[in-house]
Amino acid sequence: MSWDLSGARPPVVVDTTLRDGSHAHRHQYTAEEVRRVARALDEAGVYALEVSHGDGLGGSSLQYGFSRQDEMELIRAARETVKRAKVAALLVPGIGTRKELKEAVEAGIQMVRIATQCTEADISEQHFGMAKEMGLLAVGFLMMSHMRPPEFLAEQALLMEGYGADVVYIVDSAGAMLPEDAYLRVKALKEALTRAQVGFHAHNNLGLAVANTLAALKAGADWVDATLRGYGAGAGNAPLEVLAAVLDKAGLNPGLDVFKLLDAAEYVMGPILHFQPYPDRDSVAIGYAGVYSTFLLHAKRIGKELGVDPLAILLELGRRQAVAGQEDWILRVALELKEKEAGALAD
Ligand SMILES: C[C@H](O)CC(=O)C(=O)O
Ligand SMILES: [Mn+2]
Repeated sequence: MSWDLSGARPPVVVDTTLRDGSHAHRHQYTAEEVRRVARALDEAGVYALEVSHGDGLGGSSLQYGFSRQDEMELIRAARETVKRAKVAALLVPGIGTRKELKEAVEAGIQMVRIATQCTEADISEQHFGMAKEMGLLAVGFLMMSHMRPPEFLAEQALLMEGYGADVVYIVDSAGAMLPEDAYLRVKALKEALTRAQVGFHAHNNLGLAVANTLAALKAGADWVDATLRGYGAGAGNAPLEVLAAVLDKAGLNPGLDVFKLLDAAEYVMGPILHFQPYPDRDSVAIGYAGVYSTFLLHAKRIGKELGVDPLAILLELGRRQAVAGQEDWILRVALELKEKEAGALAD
């Protein structure tokens, strides 16, 4: 793969600071924070911003973490604030249901992103049907896409296209891809899909989120995701303000105001952040072992409570090929590692 971007086009940019960033924020966003971020993103020219619990509509729970404020109030706050940008929500079948989707439409969403494991697109048929019935722009998210080869993902994307998806994303949930991996996966979807466009969602666990996004664009990606300050699960996502500057330099700026985004990252997002995600020891382990980025804070917390190294927990989850929705494994693995260590000490 060469880095020649001459075939790439300016992408549609979706900001997910208020959804993927909700993982980093431990789902504690307030409507006031949503208004501040939404205003800044809208003024800087993003096409859409995604607002919901990090695990999507209906995610507020013991398993995934309780939201501080009802996500419908957050969606409403975003919709009331924006003048141009569309408001989106994420829905994971099995977590979110028709009820939450209907409420989210009433609260103001115009687009829904339906996320399944990259092996399970077939569970999304009804959800795409509902989304189209409700007049939404419908986007498919193939999570943990590093786990399967390009041709397999293309088959899954074709299913989503058949169900009505307007766009299908390759989602590097584990931030485990190298640029070549992102390139080949996006290219396979571009070649296979006849109607739907193709998107790419990066995580920065190996420090490659912007590079992988560029590789996706080179392969023809039409849509890309980013967040202010990269605020998101694991080491975060592609930082929007950095991506905007890079796209601008590459002649691929879809109309983002780079300096407004730099100000938004510094002065709006800076004071809101609980911490600045970066590829720290545990996040790199996530990318290296191919683990779902959202497990990071759960593993850190459980590791601290039980006195088990989070890195060991994450590596073991990678060995077991755990995927989204298996958050209960984190505790189980930590307890097993603790037991094993106690056994080894007793011997
Ligand atoms: C529900 C997930 O957090 C979706 C996502 O952003 C990813 O898999 O990455
Ligand atoms: Mn993500």
